[in-house]
Amino acid sequence: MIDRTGLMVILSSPSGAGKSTLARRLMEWDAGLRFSVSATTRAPRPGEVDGVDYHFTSRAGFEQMVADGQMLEHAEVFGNLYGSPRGPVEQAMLAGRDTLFDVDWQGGQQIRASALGRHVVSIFVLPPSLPELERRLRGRGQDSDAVIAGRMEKSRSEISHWAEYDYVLVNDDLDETEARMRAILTAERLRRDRQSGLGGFVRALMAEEA
Ligand SMILES: Nc1nc2c(ncn2[C@@H]2O[C@H](COP(=O)(O)OP(=O)(O)O)[C@@H](O)[C@H]2O)c(=O)[nH]1
Ligand SMILES: Nc1ncnc2c1ncn2[C@@H]1O[C@H](COP(=O)(O)OP(=O)(O)O)[C@@H](O)[C@H]1O
Repeated sequence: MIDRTGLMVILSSPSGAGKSTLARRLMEWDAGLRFSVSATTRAPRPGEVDGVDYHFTSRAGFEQMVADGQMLEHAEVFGNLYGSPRGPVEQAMLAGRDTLFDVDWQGGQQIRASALGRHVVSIFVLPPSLPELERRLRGRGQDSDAVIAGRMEKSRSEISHWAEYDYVLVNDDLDETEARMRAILTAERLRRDRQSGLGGFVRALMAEEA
């Protein structure tokens, strides 16, 4: 009845603040939400599955995809290339399916710029403190000391972009942050329907016999 277009949900944070965990939980809550599986030149971490967590790609393969116009956005982060493949996003948008992007601030800016009137909502996740951010990176147990030091060093520059986002959440208690994200998604879907999908429904309603 409602002719909706897909919502684009941008999720960013400094590395280790909890984006991937929150994204996973949101997708378990709502199977209708589609995760944009990025391509990356970074090596897989133990347990990461190609095609599910990322499309793991060579640098040459990645650059070819960019040259062919297959990337909606792309950026270099921590010395590796990351990008969001365009095709699946466009299909999801046409089908009225919402897409969640786990991207850095550069990706966030490019997605907003390419949105062409589509409904975009952006969420930035902050850690409760920098020592806690480091504890989480270490607790994840998947990166070397050097990689963790590099991510901590970059955290301030990622955080400096917080004001570009519609919502900013301090991820102290995970359940509470997830609940807030669900609330944001629910409210933004209603705003999207208000803007793009309700016209036909209201016309039909007005044309009904009382
Ligand atoms: N611009 C952009 N950034 C991405 C993309 N995929 C992941 N990232 C970002 O790259 C950074 C590093 O991601 P990752 O290597 O998975 O490390 P993690 O954030 O510590 O789990 C994070 O800030 C991600 O949000 C993408 O497709 N485009
Ligand atoms: N609110 C939280 N409280 C405590 N630990 C958390 C919280 N959110 C995430 N974590 C943990 O912190 C680590 C980093 O989270 P992750 O989702 O991998 O971050 P990101 O994707 O932003 O790099 C993981 O071990 C995760 O279980």
